[in-house]
Amino acid sequence: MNTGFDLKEFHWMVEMVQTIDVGLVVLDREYKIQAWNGFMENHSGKGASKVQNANMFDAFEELPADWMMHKIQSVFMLKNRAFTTWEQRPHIFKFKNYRPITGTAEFMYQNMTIIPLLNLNGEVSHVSLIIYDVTDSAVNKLQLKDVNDQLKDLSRIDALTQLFNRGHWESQFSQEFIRYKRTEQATSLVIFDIDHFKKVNDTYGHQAGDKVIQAVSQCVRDNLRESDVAGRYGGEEFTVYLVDTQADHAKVFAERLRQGIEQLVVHHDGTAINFTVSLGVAEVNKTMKTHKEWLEAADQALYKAKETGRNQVCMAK
Ligand SMILES: Nc1nc2c(ncn2[C@@H]2O[C@H](COP(=O)(O)OP(=O)(O)OP(=O)(O)O)[C@@H](O)[C@H]2O)c(=O)[nH]1
Repeated sequence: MNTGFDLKEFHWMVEMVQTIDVGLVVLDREYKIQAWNGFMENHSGKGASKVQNANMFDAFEELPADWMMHKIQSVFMLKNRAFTTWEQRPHIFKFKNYRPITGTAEFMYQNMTIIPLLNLNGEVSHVSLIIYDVTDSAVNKLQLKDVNDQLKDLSRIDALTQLFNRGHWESQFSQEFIRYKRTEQATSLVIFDIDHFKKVNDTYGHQAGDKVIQAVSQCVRDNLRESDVAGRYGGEEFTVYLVDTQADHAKVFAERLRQGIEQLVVHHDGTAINFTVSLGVAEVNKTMKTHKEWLEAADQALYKAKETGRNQVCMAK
């Protein structure tokens, strides 16, 4: 007889299940709790005797009941395990997070495995839920994503003006051109440049020049619609494309910008500085083969605006 040995082994098993650092729950077909280990007791604040035989969804109303029932039912039916990750549902049981390192997370992030438990007839009479605390790795992953998003923004945005930098703006612009080729929806490009900007730098200094560039950028932002995309194309050269906008409407936008900038005053070292811009406008058309040709058309219009007096808007031919 080795019953004593078996009993001892059984005792150890129960002890391990009770103290292991994952949550263990056994449910019957009616979602009634049949087993509830120490992890679940400690984190939920509800002892096994309190929840024994209670319907789990009644005892824990925060659970995503429909979603979980669907998962559990498929385990009963298919006799296969199911696995869910915190990326699908961050928190299954809403347990408070007490980990010192990831103290920023309010609730414990959890993965869950659902295991079919067979009775002696080979039928699934119960399922076991195993709840893993994955708060540390989830928080690390979320923080990494946050930093990556910030880096992505930094690589797209010009530091002085907070407009898109040339590289990012041009890649967006080339996509817009491709979209035009498919949809043939009118889109216009405005390209503009601060007049005699060298003189601003030479007279008032580089810092004053920077302030002028920032004031111009703010004026651009103030005049943009949601769908317009603006960039700093060069030192004191800016580009904006206006989606779903014909040339005559783009001209109105450009004229409004011209007047707005003409009225700006930048104060530097007790001096009031005024400035103007020249603008070129080109609507995309079917003869253009690449986005560069579109840029070229707007640039030629800008050149004309500069050549024929500055502080004006010229339209591409
Ligand atoms: N302060 C400042 N100046 C810049 C920056 N980027 C370019 N510049 C200056 O912008 C000036 C551009 O001068 P030009 O291209 O000769 O043109 P302009 O004086 O504006 O004359 P027009 O365009 O013909 O009206 C140069 O003096 C550059 O040094 C910048 O980020 N900050």
